[in-house]
Amino acid sequence: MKVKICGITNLQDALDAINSGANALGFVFYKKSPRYIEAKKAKEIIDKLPPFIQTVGLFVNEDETFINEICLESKMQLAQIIDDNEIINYDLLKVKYLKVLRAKEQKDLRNLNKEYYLVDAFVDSFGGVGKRIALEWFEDIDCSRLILAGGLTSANLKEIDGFGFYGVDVSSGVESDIKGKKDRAKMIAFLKEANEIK
Ligand SMILES: O=C(O)c1ccccc1NCC(=O)[C@H](O)[C@H](O)COP(=O)(O)O
Repeated sequence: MKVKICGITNLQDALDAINSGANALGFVFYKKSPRYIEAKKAKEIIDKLPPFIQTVGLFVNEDETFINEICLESKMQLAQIIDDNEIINYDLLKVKYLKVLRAKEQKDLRNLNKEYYLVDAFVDSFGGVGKRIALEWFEDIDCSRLILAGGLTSANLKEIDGFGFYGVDVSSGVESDIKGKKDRAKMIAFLKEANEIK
């Protein structure tokens, strides 16, 4: 199962995440987030990363021009997109993308099609607050193209075993007491659990 650690704000956390076994690193380009990072700083981190790690920029209700500019400037490989108002013309994006479905209730999962999606719990602040989605909602769903997010920790990750999720995304569950600063031991514990899951 693939693991993305979201909310990277500094090089040390990025390297610790990679050394723990993470496949992807998330950078939050949403100014109101405590994990917000400027494109220039994200680029400085990305320039120092080893190969074979995917970099993911998170965008909240931005347009194609903004997403293209920030991804180009920061060298982001994938745009993770919250587009509540459905304003984006995806044909105009110059970067590969992953749509976020913020699920409020089980019926929201009916909107999934054959694309890959990151499915996160609906919260007013858009993400990174540790709110979980009820796992029963996924019982009759093909999860092989879904990346599950929301409230995952090394202590509860076992619960998703058997669902067949493509991957998971975690932010606050591997953070220190300071928002935006990751905890190395929590990342190691999370990846150890993730490696056991099917
Ligand atoms: O992390 C943030 O601060 C954030 C802010 C605004 C929109 C999304 C945000 N995070 C998105 C993510 O992909 C998180 O990893 C996801 O919501 C899971 O977070 P957590 O429940 O803390 O593991």
